[in-house]
Amino acid sequence: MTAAAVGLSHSPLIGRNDPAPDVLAAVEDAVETARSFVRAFDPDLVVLYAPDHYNGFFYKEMPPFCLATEANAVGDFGSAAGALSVDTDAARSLARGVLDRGVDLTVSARMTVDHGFVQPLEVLFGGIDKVPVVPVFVNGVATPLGPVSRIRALGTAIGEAAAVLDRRVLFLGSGGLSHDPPVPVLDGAPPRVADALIEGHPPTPEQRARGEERVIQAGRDYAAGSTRMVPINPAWDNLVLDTLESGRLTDVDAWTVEWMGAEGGGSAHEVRTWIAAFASLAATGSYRTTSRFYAPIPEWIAGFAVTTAEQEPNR
Ligand SMILES: O=C(O)CCC(=O)/C=C/C=C(\O)C(=O)O
Ligand SMILES: [Fe+2]
Repeated sequence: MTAAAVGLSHSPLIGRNDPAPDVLAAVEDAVETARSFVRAFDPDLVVLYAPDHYNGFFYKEMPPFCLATEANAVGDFGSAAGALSVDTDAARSLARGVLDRGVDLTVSARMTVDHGFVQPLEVLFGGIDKVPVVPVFVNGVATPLGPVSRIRALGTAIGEAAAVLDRRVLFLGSGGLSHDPPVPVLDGAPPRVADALIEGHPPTPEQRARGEERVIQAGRDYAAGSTRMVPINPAWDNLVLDTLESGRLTDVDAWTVEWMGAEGGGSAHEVRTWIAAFASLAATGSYRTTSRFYAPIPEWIAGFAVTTAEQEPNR
């Protein structure tokens, strides 16, 4: 089995509230580097770790993580809607392998996913049906959140289970780094919002458009400096990237939910997807980072990063 990893931030504001052309060009360069890396690696299976933003998972049942044997995208923020090309046999095999290794995995036979899953597939592969994928939801938004050590355990178990497949597997993490976008919070929510977060009523097109406009306006306000959102934290973001690059993944076991939220904002927990992806790669042997890009981009409300990593040649 051959393995590689990519971490890629996502933002619903890409293309809607873009930064200055030089920043945009630097991001495009970094993304092109990641695309070339993926093309050269030529994966025949992508294990995609991504969060949800109350489009697929709700408080009626909110697992810490969940693997899909089938998945459909809702098409939020202009992202593609429809079926992802899930490799159901590989998904079932990984699910069995994870459960055999003592990690209590939830499995969905029809997962609903949003831009968190779709953006990286569109950016790196040009669509949601271009490559066999195993989608793995990692809760990075809905508190309470469990210990980060369990996300590392999940990533490790999936990596070990994938290692017995005769495949070229790309572990892909979607989200982060520090950012505090306006995602609804259950605690203190008015009854109508709380009910939507618990039950998951699909929004009408008008409701969805209003929610998306609220996020776009928040991006404009954030870039203009008029907001109470937690600032992007380049020092913390680089600590996260340094930790992943160094391979000292056990360090993350000491990262508390409170510390991550205080340093990186309410959606900083999306870095759990990166931790899972790198733990999976680490489970197949030692690795090295081949590219790393970082920029704080207030227009996208994102500490925005792209990283690629491959197995060491002499493992
Ligand atoms: O209706 C809403 O409020 C939707 C909010 C939402 O989906 C925001 C998403 C933000 C990100 O995905 C991000 O910055 O990571
Ligand atoms: Fe997100």
